[in-house]
Amino acid sequence: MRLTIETRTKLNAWLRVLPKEKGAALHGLESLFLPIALGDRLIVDTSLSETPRFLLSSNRPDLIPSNTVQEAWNAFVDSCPPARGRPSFQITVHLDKRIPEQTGLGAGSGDAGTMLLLLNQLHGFPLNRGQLHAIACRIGSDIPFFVQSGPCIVRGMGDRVEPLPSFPHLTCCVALPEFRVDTRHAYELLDNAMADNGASAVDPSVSLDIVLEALQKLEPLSRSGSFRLNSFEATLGENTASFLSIRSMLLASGAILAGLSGSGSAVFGIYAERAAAETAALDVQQRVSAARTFVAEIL
Ligand SMILES: C[C@](O)(CO)[C@H](O)COP(=O)(O)OP(=O)(O)OC[C@H]1O[C@@H](n2ccc(N)nc2=O)[C@H](O)[C@@H]1O
Ligand SMILES: Nc1ncnc2c1ncn2[C@@H]1O[C@H](COP(=O)(O)OP(=O)(O)OP(=O)(O)O)[C@@H](O)[C@H]1O
Repeated sequence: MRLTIETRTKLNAWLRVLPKEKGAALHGLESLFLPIALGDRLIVDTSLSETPRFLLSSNRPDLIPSNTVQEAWNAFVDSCPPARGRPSFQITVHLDKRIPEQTGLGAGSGDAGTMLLLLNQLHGFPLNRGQLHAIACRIGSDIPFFVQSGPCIVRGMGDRVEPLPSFPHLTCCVALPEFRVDTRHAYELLDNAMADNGASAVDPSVSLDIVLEALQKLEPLSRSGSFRLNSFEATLGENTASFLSIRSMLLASGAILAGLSGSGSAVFGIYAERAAAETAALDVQQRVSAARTFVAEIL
């Protein structure tokens, strides 16, 4: 049996990074995560087999070592070893990468979340929601969100995921500037900024409640762009000008919100109408030839 599945990515429509607690490996965060219909593709062939087998290939063989899709399989068989009465499969997965990494869209995390959900479905749902959540937390901090559906507020180290009621229908324009961002380095820059200027120096300048209300009422937050939705926007350094210029184009096209996703480099605009998102994508593409743009529905 062959299945072709589109994975999802996410936007951090609002993101506050907290100072790292003493001895902690990761930073705590508070964020509004929105799933978007933009991602990679998993082409999955399954056949019944005496013993479980998993084989991964990709159009990006450089990403095969430590791949999140392989980690999803490893974690699944670890938590759910073969059992009498449950079918076992040989599963061959081709990961067709379409979304570049180091863009803050969490494509690698989305691939893993989709793989986990599919493995559970193929095996007759042996894991309940709580068990899937626990496995997702072990693989990576954005992955618990990807085993949920719809918008969520995510707290802690990605492990506290609170689903929200859906917003009215929304479409986004995602622009990928020429630069890419190494997530570890971006967190280090935030540490330095917090140490120099205080923990709140990099906080978003608007509250999460205001962002939620703007999306609910479809009312643009501001046309001027004098706001910060994401802590990482404060430490973009030499890439700040490129970010601000793309964001101002997205706002000028009528975005309800526009900002940086994750640690960057993706810049998003969120629109009530798909036509406005498409106009924004064209505008960015014409004016910033090095940028790539995508238009996608928010799920
Ligand atoms: C920026 C976000 O996309 C917001 O959703 C995520 O926090 C990124 O999380 P992620 O994809 O799990 O990040 P990874 O690429 O696995 O992490 C790279 C490095 O970033 C740092 N890191 C990551 C997540 C976190 N909550 N605190 C951190 O300090 C750690 O040094 C980690 O080794
Ligand atoms: N399936 C995968 N797809 C992409 N990258 C993967 C995958 N598995 C592991 N990786 C590793 O994870 C890193 C982060 O990839 P991802 O696509 O999630 O980027 P990102 O959106 O910038 O993530 P983040 O949200 O961490 O900033 C890559 O640099 C790569 O080394």
